[in-house]
Amino acid sequence: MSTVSEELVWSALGRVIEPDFKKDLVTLKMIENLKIDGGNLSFTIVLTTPACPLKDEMKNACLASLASVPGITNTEISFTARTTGGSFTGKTPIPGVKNVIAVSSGKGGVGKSTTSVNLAIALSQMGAKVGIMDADVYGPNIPMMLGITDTPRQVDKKLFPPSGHGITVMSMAFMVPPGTPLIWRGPMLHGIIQQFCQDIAWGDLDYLVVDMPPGTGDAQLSLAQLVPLSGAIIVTTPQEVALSDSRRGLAMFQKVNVPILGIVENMSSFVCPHCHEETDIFSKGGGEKAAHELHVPFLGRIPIDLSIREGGDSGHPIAVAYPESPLTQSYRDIAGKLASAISISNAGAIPIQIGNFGG
Ligand SMILES: Nc1ncnc2c1ncn2[C@@H]1O[C@H](COP(=O)(O)OP(=O)(O)OP(=O)(O)O)[C@@H](O)[C@H]1O
Repeated sequence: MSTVSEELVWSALGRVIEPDFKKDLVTLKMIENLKIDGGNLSFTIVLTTPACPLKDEMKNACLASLASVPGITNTEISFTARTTGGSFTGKTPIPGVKNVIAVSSGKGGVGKSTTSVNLAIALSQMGAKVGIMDADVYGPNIPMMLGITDTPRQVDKKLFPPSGHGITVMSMAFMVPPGTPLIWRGPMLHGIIQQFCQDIAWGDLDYLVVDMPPGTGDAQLSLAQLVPLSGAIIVTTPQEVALSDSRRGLAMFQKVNVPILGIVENMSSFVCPHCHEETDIFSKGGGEKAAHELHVPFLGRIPIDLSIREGGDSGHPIAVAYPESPLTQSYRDIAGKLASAISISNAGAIPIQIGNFGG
């Protein structure tokens, strides 16, 4: 016979507030499989993303609230996730793909591909199923960064993309022989991106990261219109020009009604491996300043580090090569914030703010 009151357990859990959605776990229907056996209590918390960074916080809040219920001697809390999907208003969704995230930058060489790859790996390390669509027509280097030497296999009319380090990848690089200059005319690019969206057997993915071509011109705009995006992040370096680049990036996504999930500042500072002195080569704080001025979330900063560059060149990104390093932890922190921003955006609970500014 139960000695613990189920009613009191539910009411204790009903006082635990989910930090992102600002509602309690019971109202949000996040508690399942609640079992009471004598003094033993067990239940599952259903998350909106396997990459939720708030697991420990929620678990501790539940335990603290349940402390008021008499008779509980042991509490077992497990987690599961049912990733919510984007709404893709007015666009055909990509079969099997729940969320499509554009990674974009106002200009080239700021580390957009490096960020895409390491965030994809971080999301996958946190339990999500992830793919990358390498839509960077000017420099499609995601297969190289992930050490992928295979090419897609065709079965009937579908192309099955290869994967590297657990990430499924379809790339512009597979469409032309290596070394061929990529000259894409509008209709050709349009056709290939449509194929990337509809004829590729992506499988079931929680997140498909799209590495966009750098810049905010017509090609980028039509890509942003063509791919059914649930949100976009902007990668920038921290110097003053970053602000105007980010502003253009935001204006572009605003035009096509894609929510901005946040800004990542890459190449923030350099810590000398010999004397450990920190130098702000490209200044510091530009990304955060841009996020603040444009009223979008600041997702985090990644310093300049030799192991990040080496990881990209060798096909073993830092998140794979050094999973326990503080740099990988920084990518995981950003990935967690990104996953939360997507869940919030999907729920429409707190609309992601897009500032009102010119292009
Ligand atoms: N935080 C970092 N620390 C050290 N090197 C970095 C960092 N981020 C990127 N790099 C290096 O900078 C170079 C450019 O990075 P990457 O190719 O990711 O930029 P991109 O913005 O995608 O460029 P493109 O405009 O060609 O698409 C690469 O050699 C990469 O290894």
